[in-house]
Amino acid sequence: MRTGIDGFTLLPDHLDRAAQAQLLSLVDDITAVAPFDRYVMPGSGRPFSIDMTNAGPLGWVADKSGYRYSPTHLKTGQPWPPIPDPLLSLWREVAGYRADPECCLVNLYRGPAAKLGLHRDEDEQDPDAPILNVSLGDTAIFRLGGATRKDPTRSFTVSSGTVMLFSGPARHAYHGIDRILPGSSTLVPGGGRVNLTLRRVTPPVPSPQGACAFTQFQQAFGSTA
Ligand SMILES: O=C(O)CCC(=O)C(=O)O
Ligand SMILES: [Fe+2]
Repeated sequence: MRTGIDGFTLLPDHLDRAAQAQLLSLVDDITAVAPFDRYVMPGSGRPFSIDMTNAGPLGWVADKSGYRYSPTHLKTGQPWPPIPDPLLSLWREVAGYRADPECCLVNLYRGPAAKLGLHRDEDEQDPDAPILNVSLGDTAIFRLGGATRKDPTRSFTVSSGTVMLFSGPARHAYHGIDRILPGSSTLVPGGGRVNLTLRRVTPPVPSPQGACAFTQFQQAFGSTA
């Protein structure tokens, strides 16, 4: 699909119904350990209109003091559960990046007021890693813009099983969810949309090849610097 921004890949129906149901049941496993939370926005303290939780070594959190990554759930204080294997496999298949994601943010959109305002994902220290986005359940109206808030945006629907990859310039583009279309899918019991967003947070350590080259350099030149 043409969106006016490079690095964006839209894969509608990438996951069949069985794969969608499997991911949803893995989300249940995640929320059994790390229950959904309703974060508030830094500064204003206004609550988001969606519920969030995480899997992985680092989870994205928000409270009055700011947006950040945390190794533990804000309410339980416990580490997040690991990112399920099928999601790591999907990342390895689609993302084409040299390191695995460290965060799987789980967003639950339920009801007519659920939305996510136009924003950029900018709390990650690794600006090069792509972002992988999975849609489950009700169809959403996704809005994608450009590098600045003033750039033109366009909206399109993302239905259950859609996978999106944001790399290159699209990785840093403004985006958001205008609304969901309640009742458009039967996947999520009680209705709603579950979004999984896979992100690398920290820059990966040098590849074994790079480390090896450095070791060879040290051996050749006797440097310990
Ligand atoms: O729900 C979506 O598809 C987008 C989620 C998102 O942009 C985010 O969590 O940063
Ligand atoms: Fe985002």
